[in-house]
Amino acid sequence: MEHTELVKPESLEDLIQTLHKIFESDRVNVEEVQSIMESYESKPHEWMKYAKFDQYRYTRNLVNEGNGKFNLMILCWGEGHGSSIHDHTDSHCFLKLLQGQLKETLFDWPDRRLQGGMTQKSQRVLLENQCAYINDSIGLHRVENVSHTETAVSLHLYSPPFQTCRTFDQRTGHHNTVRMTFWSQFGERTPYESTVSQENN
Ligand SMILES: N[C@@H](CS(=O)O)C(=O)O
Ligand SMILES: [Fe+2]
Repeated sequence: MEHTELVKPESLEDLIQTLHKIFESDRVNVEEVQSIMESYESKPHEWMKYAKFDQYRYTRNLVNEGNGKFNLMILCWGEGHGSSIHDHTDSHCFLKLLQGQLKETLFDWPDRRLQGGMTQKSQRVLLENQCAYINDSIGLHRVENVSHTETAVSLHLYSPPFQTCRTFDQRTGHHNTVRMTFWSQFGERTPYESTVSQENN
């Protein structure tokens, strides 16, 4: 497998360039992407223009479309904001903390035959600059900013890009397919009509 030389990105721009190079190859090396994302040291002035918050839910802000190979986005979590339990539509999901902390709770896929609630598998707190990874074979997760006083900002890479995911009811294990939308794209607020059905948060 081809390997891009691993050098610490000096800026978010630099990280984006390196990611473009890595994803030119048809096979994704998960460890390589994870470690390059982790080695970027978050500097707020580099990502500030993408960090747009909503009072009620976490927001998804598109940063880069990765030549069609990946979507890179910044998620902004107000105090107490969290996601539903959800899958990642057969994509790779990398999640790096740019600011604050997030709690990630992992779940197994519900067993259709058992018609019961979903029990959590594990839980961890992600700290600033850490990069986590999940895909559908690892399981499902819920992500929350449990702080009542601090916001959180995270950088997500999804490959291949996807527009819908499945959300799960913890009590019954039943799922719904929901569209995922962007609160802003390339630093500009998305026009109102295209954001009405944001339902994962
Ligand atoms: N996968 C979620 C965010 S997460 O942190 O679980 C999303 O893209 O909206
Ligand atoms: Fe997720």
